[in-house]
Amino acid sequence: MTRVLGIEGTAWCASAAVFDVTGDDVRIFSDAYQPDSGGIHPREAAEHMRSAIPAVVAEAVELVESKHGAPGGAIDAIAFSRGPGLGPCLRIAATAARALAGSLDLPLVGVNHMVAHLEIGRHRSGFDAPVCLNASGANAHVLGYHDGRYRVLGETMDTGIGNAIDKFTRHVGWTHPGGPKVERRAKDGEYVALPYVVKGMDFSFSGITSAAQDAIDDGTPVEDVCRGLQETTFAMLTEVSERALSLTGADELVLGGGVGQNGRLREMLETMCAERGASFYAPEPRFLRDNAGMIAVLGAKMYEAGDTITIDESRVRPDFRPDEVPVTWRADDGSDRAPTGTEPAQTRGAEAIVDLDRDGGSAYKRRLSKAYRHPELDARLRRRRTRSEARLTSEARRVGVPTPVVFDVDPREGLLELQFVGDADLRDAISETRVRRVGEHLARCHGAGFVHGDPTPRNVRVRRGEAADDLVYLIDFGLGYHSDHVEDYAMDLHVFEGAVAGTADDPAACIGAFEDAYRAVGDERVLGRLREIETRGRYQ
Ligand SMILES: C[C@@H](O)[C@H](NC(=O)OP(=O)(O)OC[C@H]1O[C@@H](n2cnc3c(N)ncnc32)[C@H](O)[C@@H]1O)C(=O)O
Ligand SMILES: Nc1ncnc2c1ncn2[C@@H]1O[C@H](COP(=O)(O)OP(=O)(O)OP(=O)(O)O)[C@@H](O)[C@H]1O
Ligand SMILES: [Fe+2]
Repeated sequence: MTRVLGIEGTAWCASAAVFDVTGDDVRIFSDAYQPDSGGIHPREAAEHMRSAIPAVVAEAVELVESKHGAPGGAIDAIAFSRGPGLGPCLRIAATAARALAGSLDLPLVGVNHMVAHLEIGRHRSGFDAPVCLNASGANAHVLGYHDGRYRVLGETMDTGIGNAIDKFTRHVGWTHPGGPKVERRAKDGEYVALPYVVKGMDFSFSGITSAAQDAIDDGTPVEDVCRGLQETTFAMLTEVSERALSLTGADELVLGGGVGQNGRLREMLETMCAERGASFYAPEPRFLRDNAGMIAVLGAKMYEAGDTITIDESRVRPDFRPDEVPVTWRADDGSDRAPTGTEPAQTRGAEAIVDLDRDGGSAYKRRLSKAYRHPELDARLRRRRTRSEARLTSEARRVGVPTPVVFDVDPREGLLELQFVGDADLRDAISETRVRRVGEHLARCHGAGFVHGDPTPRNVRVRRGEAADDLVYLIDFGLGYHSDHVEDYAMDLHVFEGAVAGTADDPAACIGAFEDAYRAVGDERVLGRLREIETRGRYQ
């Protein structure tokens, strides 16, 4: 019978909670910092933490005392958020956790705040191996579990989703937080188009925020811009979640983070999951926004797994990434998707249904209309992507990259008839030699001035044969485009490596081989830029 007291203080929310494993009972005490104007000021947030943390912790301790007697005997461990977050805030919460653990002589558990956002959904839903979308203020990423870690399958290349919305509302002159206000006003608005930026499973918000601000300055009604902002950014998050489900073969999705309180985002995710026969779960709002309940719940799982730390090891981690956490509390349940045996006659990706006529030598790809996104955005994306796919599939073949021949294309209907190629997806037949070919192929595309846009191991087909006949095809150029920017080329490599890291059994060797092959054919500067990209997407 475990009972854990959790403390949260990464930025704006000072919170303490008590979690009783028996009865699955979570009691949360929170005190939010509300800036008078502008966004979150780190110094003010820390001042708020200093006064609010002792008070919420005292409330949690009193609750335990009133129900169970002396807290030292009634609590098993003290869990706290180690990061990511604002350094000064994190240190105040950690100091309180250490002091309490010391005075009650209890073990300490250091929790990753982003993993807590995810685990609370897994815990409350009872799902086994979900993909998780974290949509919070400072972050936005999709995570999947593989080989003892939560892998970042895709993430924002600049700001978190909440920060992107809050930045827009500051421009309009609204007080923090902006998210709920945008949600309210969007209900009366007409959709306006804003830039839609998805690269593989990564995405970016900064261009959208600027375009939304420009639209306001140009006199577009604010409720219309709010609607466009929600329709665009949430469709992106829903799309990358669907890509992650498709890539990992998972059929469960959970939502985490403060922006998850938004009804439109939840509706889109629910619709997307229903369309592909997956299950969706969003915890109730008190577990979505920052709260110590999720820290206490994950803290209890970690404590029961023996995953505690000493005071000396308990320093805070402002840049703590979810994939740095060894997952000690999950049995390795073989929930990773097993490779499929024979290939079916019809397969479903994230965007399309593909009818495979092996004997006739054709693959019929139908880009589906997605009920979750606004019809105008939907039509635009399907048309544009079908057209790009036809054009770039052929262009790639002209520069020596094996791709299917395009037999027919109908952008309006989102239809393509392609040559049937390969006998397996790279995902199910990954090897260093084949990954090397992918590196060379991408270098050739980049040399010819275009990117693939979504080079995951599901978008590479393999024809297995003797070493010399082994052929590696690139397919699905729908997110590709012409560009002469090193940044865009490097993003292709980043997308491929992220997907390999999240799904392959020996990712390091594959990634090494991939980069060597790319270097041999392509431009060294692209690899330099890749290193730089890898340090982005961090909490700031
Ligand atoms: C590291 C940690 O400090 C950080 N916390 C954080 O971002 O707080 P969170 O509670 O998860 O999310 C707050 C964000 O959630 C947005 N938000 C709240 N209600 C919303 C709504 N109804 N629609 C859209 N956004 C909403 C707010 O505008 C704000 O940007 C994080 O989890 O990234
Ligand atoms: N020309 C082809 N030859 C053989 N198989 C194909 C071909 N095109 C598609 N497939 C199969 O269909 C699957 C889905 O195709 P594709 O990736 O084009 O669809 P999608 O919906 O865009 O997928 P995602 O967006 O998830 O990558 C591929 O992973 C592959 O197994
Ligand atoms: Fe959070």
